[in-house]
Amino acid sequence: MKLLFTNIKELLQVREASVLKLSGKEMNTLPTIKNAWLLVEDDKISDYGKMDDLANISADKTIDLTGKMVLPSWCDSHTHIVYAGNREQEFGQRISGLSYEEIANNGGGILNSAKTLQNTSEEDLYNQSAKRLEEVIKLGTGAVEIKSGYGLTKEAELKMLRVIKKLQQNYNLPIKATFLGAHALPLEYKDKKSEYIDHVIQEILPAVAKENLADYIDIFCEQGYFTVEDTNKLLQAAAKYNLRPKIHVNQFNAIGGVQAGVENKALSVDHLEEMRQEDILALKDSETMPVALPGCSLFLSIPYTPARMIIDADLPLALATDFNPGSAPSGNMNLVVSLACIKMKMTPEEAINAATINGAYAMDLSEKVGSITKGKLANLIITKSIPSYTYIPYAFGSNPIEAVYINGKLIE
Ligand SMILES: N=CN[C@@H](CCC(=O)O)C(=O)O
Ligand SMILES: [Zn+2]
Repeated sequence: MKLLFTNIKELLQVREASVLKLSGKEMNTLPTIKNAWLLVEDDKISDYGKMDDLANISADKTIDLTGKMVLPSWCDSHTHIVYAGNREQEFGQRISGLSYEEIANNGGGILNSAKTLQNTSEEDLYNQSAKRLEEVIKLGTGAVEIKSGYGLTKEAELKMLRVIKKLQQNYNLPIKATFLGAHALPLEYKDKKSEYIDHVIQEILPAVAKENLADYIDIFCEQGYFTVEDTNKLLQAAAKYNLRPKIHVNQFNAIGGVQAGVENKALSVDHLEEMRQEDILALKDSETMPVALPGCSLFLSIPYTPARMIIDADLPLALATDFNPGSAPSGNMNLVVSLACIKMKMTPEEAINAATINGAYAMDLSEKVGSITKGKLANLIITKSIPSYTYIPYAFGSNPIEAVYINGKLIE
């Protein structure tokens, strides 16, 4: 099947030679072709160019995109899409003045979601999660990472990871799975944290590996959750199963999680709302992608990740949604790109690069998605008629998307 898009107002993120990631000043360049065509063959991008140079191509279908733009789908490298129920009650409590920490200490937070999930059947959990996945695909997400971490028992963690596996089987976008058994300390382990870490390492991790349910390992390295020592212990154990770290660090406090991530060869360190100079130094010359989650900052009214400090230090930066019931109940990458510009002072070029190719890197998918490159998956966003690509972050809250293609197929 050959699908030809013609008269594209601007084809964005065109990279003849694919890059793995972009850092520092490189992030401020977004290569584009104005008045372009794009050829998709089956599930892949096969060619593109300027309309003036369009030779006679015999396509099965030609679609005129006058006034509209095309870009690679968003790559959302940090989500918790698989969860049960919601936490609107806590939302109300926060509006009336309680903090995230106070709510968690009163039995809310992650433990609240874990209780709900433990009492939800695998089928029901799948149906709730599939609905959210379909929603974000329509919002332009074409590759996504999903974490466990609302199970916190062997049975419930495996249930979550099996649901992710079923999503991988039933939806044909790239989905990466992350095991986050060390997300919070279950009540049964109160005052017995090291026993819980040992349980995760000795009981749950081998079962996850045996069923081949995860690509990555995660831990919430934060005051009141898990220490740097716990983090090192878990990441070293997971390395024996070839699970590379993608970890939650520096959300509320900088306690050395970035350094632990880099030392354990993390693919990404995520959140980073609190950054010190030594965290920046630790990331220099590493293979670890810093990931910002501005939807969480918006929702919890906490600081935004200091993007300028990170990019101006010549580091890369990726953007993701953190879609979860407690701190970021939205999987809308368009909003994330807007927030990055409005609140983190990223340029539209930096934000689009961070939400495409750098997001792909944070899932080990740079060779498959994240740019308009021959041979990559035809996971594409077709915009509505818009005046410029800056309009995407500028018109925050508006949906800039007219159509979405996954593997060269229109999502209806
Ligand atoms: N910070 C840790 N985990 C999630 C929030 C979990 C929750 O509140 O349910 C996050 O990334 O923000
Ligand atoms: Zn998260």
